[in-house]
Amino acid sequence: MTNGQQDNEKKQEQIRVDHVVKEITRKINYLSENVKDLKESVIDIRREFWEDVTVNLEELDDFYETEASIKQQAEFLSERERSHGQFSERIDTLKRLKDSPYFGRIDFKEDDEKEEMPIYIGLASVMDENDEEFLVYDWRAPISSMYYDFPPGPANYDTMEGNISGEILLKRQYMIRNGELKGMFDTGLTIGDSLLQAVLGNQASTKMKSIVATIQREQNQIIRNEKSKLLVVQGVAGSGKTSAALQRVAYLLYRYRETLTSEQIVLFSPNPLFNSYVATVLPELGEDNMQQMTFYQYLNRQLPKSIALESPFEQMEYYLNGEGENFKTRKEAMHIKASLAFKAFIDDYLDQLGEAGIIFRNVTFRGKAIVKKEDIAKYFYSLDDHISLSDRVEETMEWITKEVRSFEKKEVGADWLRDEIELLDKEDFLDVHQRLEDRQPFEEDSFNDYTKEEELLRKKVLTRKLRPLKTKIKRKAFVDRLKTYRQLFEQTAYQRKTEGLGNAWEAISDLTAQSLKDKQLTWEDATAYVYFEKELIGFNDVRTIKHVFIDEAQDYSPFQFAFIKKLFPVSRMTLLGDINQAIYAHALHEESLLSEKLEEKHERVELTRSYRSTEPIVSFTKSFMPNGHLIEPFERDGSLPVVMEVENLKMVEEKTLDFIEMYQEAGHQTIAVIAKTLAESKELYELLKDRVDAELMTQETQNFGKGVAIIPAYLAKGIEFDAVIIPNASNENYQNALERNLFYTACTRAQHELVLLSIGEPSAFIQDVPTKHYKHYKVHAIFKNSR
Ligand SMILES: Nc1ncnc2c1ncn2[C@@H]1O[C@H](COP(=O)(O)OP(=O)(O)OP(=O)(O)O)[C@@H](O)[C@H]1O
Repeated sequence: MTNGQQDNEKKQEQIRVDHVVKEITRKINYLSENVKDLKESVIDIRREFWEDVTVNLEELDDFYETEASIKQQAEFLSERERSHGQFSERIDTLKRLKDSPYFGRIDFKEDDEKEEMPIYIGLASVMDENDEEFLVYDWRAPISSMYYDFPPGPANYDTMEGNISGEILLKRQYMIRNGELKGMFDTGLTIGDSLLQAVLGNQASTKMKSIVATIQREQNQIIRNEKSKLLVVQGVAGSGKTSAALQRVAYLLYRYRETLTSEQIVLFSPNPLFNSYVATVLPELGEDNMQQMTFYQYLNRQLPKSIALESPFEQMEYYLNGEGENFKTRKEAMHIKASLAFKAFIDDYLDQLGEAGIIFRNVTFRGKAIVKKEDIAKYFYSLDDHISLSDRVEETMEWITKEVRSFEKKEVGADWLRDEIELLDKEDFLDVHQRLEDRQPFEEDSFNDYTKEEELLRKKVLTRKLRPLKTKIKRKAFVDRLKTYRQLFEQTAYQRKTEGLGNAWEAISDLTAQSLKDKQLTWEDATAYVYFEKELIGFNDVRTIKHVFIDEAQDYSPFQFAFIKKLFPVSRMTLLGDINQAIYAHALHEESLLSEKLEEKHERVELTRSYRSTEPIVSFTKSFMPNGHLIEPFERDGSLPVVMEVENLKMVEEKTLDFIEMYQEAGHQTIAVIAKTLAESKELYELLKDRVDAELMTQETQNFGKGVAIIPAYLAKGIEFDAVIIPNASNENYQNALERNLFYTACTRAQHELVLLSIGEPSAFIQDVPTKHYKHYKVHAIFKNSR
C-alpha cells in the first residue's frame, strides 16, 4: 500500500469512527432522557406508594386484597428501579465506548457468501440507529472469537446453530482515544506486537488493567473455555493468568447472562492487597465484580472468635525465620497435614466417632445443667449408626430443643423470675397489657387478668433469658468440636492407624494437642479442623456457586483442594498458578494441583510467554529456575538487571535510597522494595522511613498507592511494580528450593527495572545466571557513593 493509499484508508476509518461515535452519543442522550424520566417515576412511586395501595384490614378478604396490592406496587417499583439501574450501567458502558468504540476488525467472508463483512470488535455491542446492523460487536460475541483465534486465512467459529466457516481477508487493530484514530495496524496471528509493546511499556499501575484489546490466542483458550469442569492453567510468572481469569469471568457473565450472576462466581485470591489490585477490571468491562476472598478469610469466618487462627503469612514468617524449639516438628507437621494421608486419618477418626468418643457439653442455664452431657451422649449414640454423624447431631439438636422447651414450661413458676419482672421496662408491661386486651377485650375478672399478666410477664422474661442458649443449641455448641479434635492428638485416647504420617508423628501430635489446648489453631491445622467440624456437625455445601476460581493454586495443598471441592460440589473450577512460585512449606513435598499428574479429570492449558517484565529481566529470572528454558520472554527492551554487592546494612540503606531516587527521576510511579520476610521489611522501613516517603505493607494492608512500598515477597504475590529493589539477595538469605521460589516471585514482580543488593556474596541462584544477563558491581565501604 502506498503512503497515499494508507492516508486515504486512515481517513475512511476516521469517518467511520466519527459515525459510530455520533450514534453512541445519540444513544447516550436518548437513554439519559429515559433515565431522567425513570428516576422521576421511581421517586413518584416511592412518594405515593401508600396512596396507590388499597389498605383495608377489616375482613380477611380485604386483608388479602391489601397484601396483593402492596405486592403489585412493590414489584412495579422494583421493576422500575431495575430498569433504572440497567439504563445507568448501559450509559456508563456507552460513555467508555465513546472514547474508544472498538479496537479490532476482521473482514470475514462466509463460505456461502459472495462478499466479506467487516466485523468491528469493541468492549460492548453497538447497533445502528434502526437496531438492524451491528456497528460494533462485543469482544465476547461468538463471531469475535475469530479475531483472537485466527490469522488471516481460513477461520471458523461456533454458534448455537453450529460451526460457521469461511475466510478472514483482513485483520486490523486500532488505537482510538477520545474518538480519534491514533494508529492502526494490519496484523497476523499474534495480536499486534506493536500494540502490546505500547501497552506493556506503560508505567505499572496500582490497579490491574483489562487486556481485551490484546488477548493472545492461548489466553483466549482459557477465557472461552466452556467444556471443562476443571480447568487447570500452569502459567509462568507474568503470563497473564490473573488477567485471563478476570476476562474469563467477564466472558462467562456475558455468555450465560440469562442464568449466571456475579454473585455465583467466587475467586480465591492470594492476599487482601490483591483483592483491591484487581477490583477495577470487571467494572471497566461493564460487569460487576465476583465474590472475592482469601482462603484464610473464608476459614476464619467459619471459626468462633475464641479460637485464634494463624494466618498463612504468619506461618510463612515462622518458617522463614526458622527459629524456636519446636521448629523441626512444626516444619514436618506443615508437610504432613497438607496431605491426603492426613485427611484419610481424620476420616478414619470420624468413622470411629460414629461408635463412641464425641465430647459433648452440658446445656447450662443459670449455672445449672438442664440437659447433661452424659444424657446427650446417650441420646446421640442411641440413634441408628447408619445415619451420618451430622444428621445425628441434627436430631440430637431437635431432642435438646424439646428438652429445653419442657424445662421452660416448668421454670415459668420459678422464684427468680419475680425479681426479674421488677426490672422490666415500662414498654414490656404495656405490651403485655395490650396483648391481654387484644385477646380478651371484654374480660371483667380483674383478678384473673392479674395472674394472666404475671404469667405472660414471666414467660416474656424467660424467653428472653433463654434466647442466647437456644441460639447456641442451634449452632450445635453442645458438641465440643475443639476438644473432640484435640482428642485425636492425645496419645492415650485411641488406637490409631498412623501409616503415611511419618516418624515424627508422636512429636507432631503432642505439639498439636498443646496448641489446641491454648485455643491456637496453626495454619496447617486450619483446613483439617474446619473440615472435621463440618463433617461432624454439618457440611453446608454451597450449591449456589457455579464457578470457583483459585488464583495462585500452587499454594493450595491437596487437602485444601479436596475441602474446596467438597464445599462447592456443583461448581466448575478454574485453577491458575505457577509451580515456580510455590512458596509454602507443604508445596515442596506434596504433589501440586498444577502437576501434570493431577488425578482428577481436567483440561490443562500452559502459558509459557511472560508479558510483564522486559526481556532482560525475564532472561535473568528464567536462568535460575528449573525448566526455566521453557519460559519465553516477550520482546521488550529494557536495561539489564543490576546485582550490587555491598559490605553492610548501612550501604544497603544508602543504595536503596539512591535507586529509589533514580527510578523516581526516570518517572517510575510504583517502586517496591521486596524483602524476604516481614521482619526484614520492618528493619528496612525503620531505616528508610525518615529519608523517603515509603509505606510498609503487612498482611492487614488492603490497598496500595503510587510511591514506594516496602513489602515481604509473599505479600507481593500476583502484583506488579515499575521497579523492584531486592534489598538482600545474599547467599545466606536465599538458599533452599523454597527460598528460590520466593526469590523468583520477588524478582518477577518487576515490569521495567530490577536491582538486587547483597551484603556479601550474592545468592547461588544469581551465580547460576550467565553474566551477560546482568551488570555486576562490588561496592566497598569507602566508595560508598559510587555505583
Ligand atoms: N494479552 C495481554 N495483553 C496485554 N497485557 C497483558 C496480556 N497478558 C498479560 N498482560 C500483562 O502482563 C502482566 C502480567 O499479567 P498477570 O498479572 O495476569 O500475570 P500472571 O500470570 O497472573 O502473573 P504472576 O503469576 O506473576 O502473578 C499484567 O500487567 C498484564 O496486564
